[in-house]
Amino acid sequence: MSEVIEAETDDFDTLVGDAAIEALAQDGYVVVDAFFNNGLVEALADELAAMEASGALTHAGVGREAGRRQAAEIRRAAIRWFDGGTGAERRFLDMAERLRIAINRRLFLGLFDFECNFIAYPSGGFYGRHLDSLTGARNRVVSMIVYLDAGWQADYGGTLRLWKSTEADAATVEVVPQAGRVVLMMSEEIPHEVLPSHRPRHAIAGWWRVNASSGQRLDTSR
Ligand SMILES: O=C(O)CCC(=O)C(=O)O
Ligand SMILES: [Fe+2]
Repeated sequence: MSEVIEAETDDFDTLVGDAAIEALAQDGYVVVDAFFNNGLVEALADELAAMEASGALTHAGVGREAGRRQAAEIRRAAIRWFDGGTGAERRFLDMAERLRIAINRRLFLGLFDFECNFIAYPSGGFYGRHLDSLTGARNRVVSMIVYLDAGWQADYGGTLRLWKSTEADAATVEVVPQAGRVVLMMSEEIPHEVLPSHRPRHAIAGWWRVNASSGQRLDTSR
């Protein structure tokens, strides 16, 4: 993987933030290291570890509402939605809000809100190829994944593989899920999968959405 952008600050008004958003617009995805400072990444990792220990995670389903199922053949992971109940979560949500404004300012996407969850994959966990934007609603527009495992090695598995487009012959990119690494991608354009992980693997995945509510249909979160 060659095109990792290095950042040293969590200030999105820097050139790094601009370069990342530019690359997102150009390529449909971008990988950025150290977008968030280490202290925040560690605090979020500790919170997720505590949730796992106390049984606060639930089995992840796939899809939403009527179509929702716990498809063990597609995804093996447990999640918890953010509720903004801790300082670290609020700080992360605050950063996501600043990023939303920065993306809208440059790309005019009309991103409206943000939802995100902690994800814990067990050893043997995976997530098959998918697009994040859910069928039937143009709601998720930009996806963000943040990795939480310090010292992750490529041979632990759990690689994120993404396809550069939805074309059948699209090239792939493989991302090692190292702590602090951030992937931004266009939710409707970049199929991706998590290859089987040989160790417990931890991440946050979030989505900026447009408000797809219209007429009688209320667009509720998840
Ligand atoms: O854990 C990852 O690397 C990807 C997670 C993902 O694709 C998702 O939650 O939609
Ligand atoms: Fe995804």
